[in-house]
Amino acid sequence: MKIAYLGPRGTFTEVAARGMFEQGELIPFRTIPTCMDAVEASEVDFAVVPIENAIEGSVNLTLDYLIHKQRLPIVGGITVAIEQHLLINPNKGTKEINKIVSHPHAIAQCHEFLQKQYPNAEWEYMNSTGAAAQFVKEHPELGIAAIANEGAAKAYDLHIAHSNIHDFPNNRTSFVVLSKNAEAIRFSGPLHTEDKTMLMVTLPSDFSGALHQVLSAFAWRKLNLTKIESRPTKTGLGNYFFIIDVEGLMDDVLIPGVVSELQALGCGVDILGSYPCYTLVKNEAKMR
Ligand SMILES: O=C(O)C(=O)C[C@]1(C(=O)O)C=C[C@@H](O)C=C1
Repeated sequence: MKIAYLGPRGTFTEVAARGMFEQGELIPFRTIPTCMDAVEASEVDFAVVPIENAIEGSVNLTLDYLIHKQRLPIVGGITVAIEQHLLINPNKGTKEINKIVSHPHAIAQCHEFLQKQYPNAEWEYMNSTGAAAQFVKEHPELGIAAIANEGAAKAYDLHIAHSNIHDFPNNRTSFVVLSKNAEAIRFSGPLHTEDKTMLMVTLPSDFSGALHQVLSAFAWRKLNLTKIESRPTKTGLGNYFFIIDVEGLMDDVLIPGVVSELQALGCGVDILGSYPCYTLVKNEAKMR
């Protein structure tokens, strides 16, 4: 079994992939789209990619590529605690730092810290936190620091100059597992927290109160929505569809009922996945 993940070594996506797949060969890819393309090309059986962060919101690249380019079923989800650290080459001091490199989400999660501690440092975005740590390792001559995790510090022999620099506690990111085969997979390692179905709903045009009716279809069935978000259809200004996460699986009688009702209203409905969700967050079970 082969599993693609957003690499290189030391990314949070690697942590998520290892948490789910105790066996199998994990293969790092440079970008989120190339992870998905590898599944489509049958180079790998699964891909693990980030989808949502508690501080920054959706990972739009994942959602958009999934919707517009590579419609692979989501077969599992995992939430991971995100602790960001500032990593430097051991031969450097913090006073020499004039540039911070990392994934855009990681930099955004640490804005306040960067503003206070390194107000004059330049930022450079990289494909992942792991790629940023690797870049710092490969350039000991530069005054640069990477925002990345403890695993990256170990993988690239970097020194943790500041730990836990994310601006809000309970920082966490959800990742999804994609496969060509839509059958949900059950994992035995991480803690199972919930089952979820992700729908993409396109409203009929010129239908006043359409969104209200869509939400009613869930509400009268007492189905709990855990997220609703609009994304551009990319067909013109003001054209959006809705991504809706609902608790429960498609094999429950209620969700197929909603789908039929929405279709009867003239909505387009696509099921992006119906799958179990897990957590690698410490004490998550107690917090729920
Ligand atoms: O760069 C990584 O380490 C990733 O796995 C990507 C990613 C993201 O896309 O949000 C995942 C978790 C963190 O929120 C920061 C970056």
